[in-house]
Amino acid sequence: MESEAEMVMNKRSPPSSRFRRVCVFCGSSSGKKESYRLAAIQLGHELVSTPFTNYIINSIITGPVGWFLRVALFVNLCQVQRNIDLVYGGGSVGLMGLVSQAVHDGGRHVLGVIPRTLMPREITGVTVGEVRAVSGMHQRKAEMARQADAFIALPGGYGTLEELLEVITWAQLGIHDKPVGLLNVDGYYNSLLCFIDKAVDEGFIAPAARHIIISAPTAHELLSKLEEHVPMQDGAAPKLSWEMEHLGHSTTLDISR
Ligand SMILES: C/C(=C\CNc1ncnc2c1ncn2[C@@H]1O[C@H](COP(=O)(O)O)[C@@H](O)[C@H]1O)CO
Repeated sequence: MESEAEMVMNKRSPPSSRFRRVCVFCGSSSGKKESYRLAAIQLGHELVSTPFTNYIINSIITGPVGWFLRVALFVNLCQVQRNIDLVYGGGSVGLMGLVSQAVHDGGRHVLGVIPRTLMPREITGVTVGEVRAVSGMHQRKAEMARQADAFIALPGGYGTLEELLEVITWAQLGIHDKPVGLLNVDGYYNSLLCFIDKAVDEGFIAPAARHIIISAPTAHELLSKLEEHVPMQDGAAPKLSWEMEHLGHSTTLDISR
């Protein structure tokens, strides 16, 4: 993690958000809809720039700007930047490439955490920013989680679902209390959310644990919700250190910061 002094040397301002670094899980493919690609880019912009800059971008994309653009530009001058850094799975494939490029272009630090076996460029593409090589998939997830103050999942496939469900499970167990956001672009995750509601109804997920997932349809709304989120204080989940015996060697998973 960069110190305040290193940030100044690298000409990066300290964050004005409560989050210094956010972990993004997303597809190694781009999906079929343009809206998924746009959402990845908008999330990148939202992490680095002011909410009002993104209102402007949204206005240009979705319709007339007029007086609103001028007011927004004025208010923009009075706003502070979010200045959030990114940690993600590394590489330039699919939505992973779009979100990392947007954050990198916006001048924030990008940390890609890649298992050595995935490092050949033909597998992951070229990673922008800093690359951290780790020995396997479990170490990658633990390192991404340790480096982040919050998690966001964009649309994706098995890998994204696995990463998302793991940090939700870790939150349920009290391994961390970092907010978990779901960017539900075009209702992509509606059926997953319905399934989770069913699991609550059927008694497999506690109603309180349902609230671990914070979802919103746009990056702007999601970041605002995550910023306001207050972690559960019910004392039900103790702080745990996790022994992962199945890694081949015993590794303590401590993702608290
Ligand atoms: C096998 C494919 C691409 C491999 N390239 C990847 N490079 C880096 N990280 C990856 C890759 N594939 C999966 N990941 C991790 O899982 C998440 C995305 O998986 P999904 O199944 O595409 O949702 C991502 O967050 C990475 O951490 C061709 O698919």
